[in-house]
Amino acid sequence: MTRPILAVSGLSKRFERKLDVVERFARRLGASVDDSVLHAVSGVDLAVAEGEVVGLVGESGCGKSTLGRMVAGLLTPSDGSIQWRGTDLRDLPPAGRHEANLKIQMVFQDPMASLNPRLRVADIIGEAPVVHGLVPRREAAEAVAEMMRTVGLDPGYMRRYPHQFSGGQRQRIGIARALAVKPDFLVCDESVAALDVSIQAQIINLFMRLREELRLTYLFISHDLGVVQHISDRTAIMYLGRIVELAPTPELFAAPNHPYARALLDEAPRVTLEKRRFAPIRGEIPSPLNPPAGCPFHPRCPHAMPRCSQERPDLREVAPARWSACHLNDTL
Ligand SMILES: Nc1ncnc2c1ncn2[C@@H]1O[C@H](COP(=O)(O)OP(=O)(O)OP(=O)(O)O)[C@@H](O)[C@H]1O
Repeated sequence: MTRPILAVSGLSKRFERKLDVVERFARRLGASVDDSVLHAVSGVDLAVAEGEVVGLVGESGCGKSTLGRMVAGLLTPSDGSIQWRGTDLRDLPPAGRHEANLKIQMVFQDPMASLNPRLRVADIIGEAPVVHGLVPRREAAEAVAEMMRTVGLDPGYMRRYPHQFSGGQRQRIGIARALAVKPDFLVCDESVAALDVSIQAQIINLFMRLREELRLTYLFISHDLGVVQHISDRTAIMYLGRIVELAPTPELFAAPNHPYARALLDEAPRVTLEKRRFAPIRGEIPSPLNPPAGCPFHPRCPHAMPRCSQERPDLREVAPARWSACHLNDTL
């Protein structure tokens, strides 16, 4: 890969969990209460090339959104670094960090929840570029009109409010808002999940057109394996806060290496092709408050060996461009 546009290294996020009254009392009496630190993301390494689409999949709660929010500058990492175009964000002065953060924008799942219902579309799209000095206020209306055209909305509707649009149009407004500050990188967090299948296809096509026209790079978070398979150059599979497999999408879907990836993809054909969401895999996902020692997947893994419960496998290159975190690769 040429120098990546974005590279995260050892990225981790821990949330302090406040114990409730009963738990505090129980702990005072000597009862064991789950640790109060939640390990949402642990030691993630990921480099994304300019113009690439990396899909990020995994069961609910595995840390996808938390990783995406750290990348987009909405959450501060507990550990690890984020490099933007080769520079560690921590080494930049505040103005430089701010500029880099503007280059990475997020598109959320639920446009109704993420758009302020009291603002007109012109203000929703036009506010940030004016506030950040990218567009003079007197040119804001023309900039908004151009953004609306870019995402397939009629600029004649810029005085309307979000509730006056359909779900798909609202998502286009959300995309226009993200694009208004001229980003290079979009983190899409379940950005088509709330839409009907036919509208999903339109929005996915829009993302792909924008990728070409604006030379955008994407981290595309989704539950939907079909969507990820369709649009991603590479796919990363996350489990309990860690990336367990990362590979070119066609190769990963044809022959997953990690037992968790295999379990996810084996289940996929059983659900409807329209919504290829995950069916449950044998066993419970362990709590991120108390992640298992060794490989995080070993309690559910059909191939677990004694070593798997003791030693955490690193994510390593098991074939050209194919990365997997599984001790089984040492036994082949
Ligand atoms: N602000 C927060 N405070 C405490 N815990 C949090 C916070 N945000 C997320 N978590 C916890 O971190 C873990 C990872 O959550 P995250 O939302 O990143 O997962 P996800 O894979 O995106 O799940 P989903 O697909 O359901 O959105 C979960 O256990 C979640 O409850």
